[in-house]
Amino acid sequence: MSCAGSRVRVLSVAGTDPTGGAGIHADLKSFAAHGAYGMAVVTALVAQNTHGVRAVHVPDVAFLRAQLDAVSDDVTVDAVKIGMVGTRAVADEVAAWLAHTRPPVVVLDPVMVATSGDRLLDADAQDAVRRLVAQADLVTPNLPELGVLLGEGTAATWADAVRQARRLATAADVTVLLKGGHLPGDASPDAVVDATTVTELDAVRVSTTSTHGTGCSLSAAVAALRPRRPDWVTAVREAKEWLTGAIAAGEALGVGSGRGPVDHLHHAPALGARPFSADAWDRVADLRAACDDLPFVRGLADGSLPVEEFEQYLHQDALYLAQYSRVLARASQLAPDGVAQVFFAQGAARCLDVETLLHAERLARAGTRWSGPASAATTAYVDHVLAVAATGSYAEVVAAVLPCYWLYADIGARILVRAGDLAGHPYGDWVGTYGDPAFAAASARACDLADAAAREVGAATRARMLAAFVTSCRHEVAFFDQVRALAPSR
Ligand SMILES: Nc1ncnc2c1ncn2[C@@H]1O[C@H](COP(=O)(O)OP(=O)(O)O)[C@@H](O)[C@H]1O
Ligand SMILES: Cc1ncc(COP(=O)(O)OP(=O)(O)O)c(N)n1
Repeated sequence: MSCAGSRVRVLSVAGTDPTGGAGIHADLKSFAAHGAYGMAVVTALVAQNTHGVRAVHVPDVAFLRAQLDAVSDDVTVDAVKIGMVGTRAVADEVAAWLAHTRPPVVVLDPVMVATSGDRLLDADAQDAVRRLVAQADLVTPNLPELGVLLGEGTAATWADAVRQARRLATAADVTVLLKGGHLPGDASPDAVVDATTVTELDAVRVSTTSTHGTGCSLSAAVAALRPRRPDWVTAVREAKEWLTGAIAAGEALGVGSGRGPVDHLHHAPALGARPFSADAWDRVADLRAACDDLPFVRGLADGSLPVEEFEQYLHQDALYLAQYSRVLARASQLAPDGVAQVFFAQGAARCLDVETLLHAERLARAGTRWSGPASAATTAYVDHVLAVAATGSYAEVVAAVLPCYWLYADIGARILVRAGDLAGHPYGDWVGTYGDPAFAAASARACDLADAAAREVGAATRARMLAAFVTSCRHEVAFFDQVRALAPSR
């Protein structure tokens, strides 16, 4: 099989799902996820969502044929995937078009009943679908559909289902992709079955409600891959591995309150996804607002903060930075490239010299009063970042250290504006350091590195990055707010 264009051109002939989880919508996403050029001819308009089917409208078959011919009169179709046909008339019209224009790869998903239990095929159309099976190269029934195609009951065991698949493959001279999604148990096995061979593909059953449109998505992925793969087993294996990841990532999409769709683009999180930093910043909007209202922050800005409170804060901050520096060093150690490695190594050194100098100078002026241990708030923050450094991936460590750049740069810039002229300001040195454009640039660079790290990881790690970031932000606010409690001598 060959492909003359830069991408295989794959056609979906199927029904619609306005919520995008099944039918042509799922098919087009599956095609794109496998680098194919997708096309679609609509067989039926289906008013459905993640809870079920509300109504089905099947347009006149003459119009169906007009759509099919409009495609095949103009475009070379490298593969076609046929899904919901709905009625006998539609099935027969698709069969007539196939007899006239036979693409080199024909995959038939014999859609009959949605997992919600709603019928998607008229009862009198089953014979017409059986005739379509004979025209397909690959047919992809689930367990109940396989039984109907053979005129038998649904197989009770996987072994029975494999035997049924073999009977269908032999009788219709077709390869069968038998899908085990409806089986009970911890596995969701599939098998590629022809008249002589059975190749079983094991897959762990993902515990999720996001299985709407799995059959559509799988058959479309196989159709997109087959023109570029040597045999069905190779194409199915690859598609199945992709689908299992898509099912696992589905719930994170947050689409619908019933059985949600899979994430077809889970393997390409950068595609159209918001940068991590944008999500993270939105997530802590309340904490950022809370920071501005803290008496410590307001006192810093207008200079009214008692000096003892500021010195107590500096003392705790120096204790914190000594440990935070180690976490930056860990980010440097885990960094994927030299640029990130240098950035975090320099950040670690900067904590120990420039900022510690700023603190030491101040505290030296205040004598030895501030030599106590780390407070509860400081210890909690340090414990959090050290724990992420000890157990987390590079991406998680970068997310955990980011607030110490970003929140400081953000607050620093606003305090600078509120403070106005720093000459004579009691905390001008501190405000100047964190409101400095150079610090803002370092903070922006740390954001870029977090975004780059997030692009390389899956949904689960991205969720852990977000959790690490939010927790660090909470500790930042608690850190600022501890000062009043720490200065009882006032
Ligand atoms: N919870 C699950 N975890 C992993 N794979 C699943 C799960 N549910 C279904 N699958 C897989 O999704 C595909 C479609 O399965 P199935 O539900 O049997 O078909 P249909 O969607 O046509 O009813 C198969 O590859 C099946 O193994
Ligand atoms: C328009 C349309 N076609 C097919 C289905 C059935 O999809 P499937 O992949 O079998 O998964 P479920 O939706 O049944 O979980 C559909 N719902 N709509």
